[in-house]
Amino acid sequence: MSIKIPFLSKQPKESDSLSEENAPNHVAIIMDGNGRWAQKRGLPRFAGHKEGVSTVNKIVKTAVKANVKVLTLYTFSTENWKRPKQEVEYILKLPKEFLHVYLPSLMENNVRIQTIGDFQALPSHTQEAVNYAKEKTKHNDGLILNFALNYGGRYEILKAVKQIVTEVKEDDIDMSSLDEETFSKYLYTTGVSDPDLLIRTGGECRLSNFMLWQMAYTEFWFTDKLWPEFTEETFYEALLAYQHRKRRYGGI
Ligand SMILES: CCc1cc(N2CCCCCC2)n2ncc(-c3ccc(F)cc3)c2n1
Repeated sequence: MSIKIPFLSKQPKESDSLSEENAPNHVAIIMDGNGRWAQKRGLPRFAGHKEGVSTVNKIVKTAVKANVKVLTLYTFSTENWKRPKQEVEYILKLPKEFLHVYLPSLMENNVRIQTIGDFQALPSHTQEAVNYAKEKTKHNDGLILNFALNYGGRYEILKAVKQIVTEVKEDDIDMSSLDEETFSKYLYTTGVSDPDLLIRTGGECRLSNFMLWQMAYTEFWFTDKLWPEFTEETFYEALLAYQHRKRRYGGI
């Protein structure tokens, strides 16, 4: 079944319509450009992050409509702690702000909230707000909205290796049983399929230590648009581009 894209003025060709079965199951987004959006307007950087929050809500709703099953958003990396203290404190209050405004809409849309990253290292006010939302949405079986919070790809892999070495030493697992599928169980993303499509806004074309193991076969789609400028139309553009890619998983 094809999904009507509200922005295509002319009647879409077959190849221009987003088919439900070809929609990416899991979309990951690096939401970059918030500070630059604010600076372009002579505003303080935190105004860009605030504007970025409303874009999150807009794109979550679009992902639900586009039949995406998992949406992972890179909201705070382990490297973000290096930013000015005031900016970090502001950003770490955004989950509470977002949930205060948008949790009712997430419930209406049957969205389940999950997180990946070193969650315990976040301030207690951030943890409390997110834990409340996880609890509130845990029975929802629609879109899985996965926030990468205090997340680092290399840290995640190293943490998994250390856990495996400990279990091998304690004879809890046998090295011969260790394959890619077993290794994946030691990552934050255990039980969640790898991203089919990565979208990065803000013009940079790099992974920035995001889901390094999981994105071995992910299609990448980059845009110069800054995250606050990212619209439902741009999201559909990325989904259509994905649909036109031929995925080989290393084959021919
Ligand atoms: C803690 C870092 C952070 C930054 C952030 N930004 C700043 C970075 C990118 C632009 C979007 C706005 N958002 N936006 C929503 C959340 C959020 C996180 C968890 C949750 F359960 C609900 C909402 C968020 N979290």
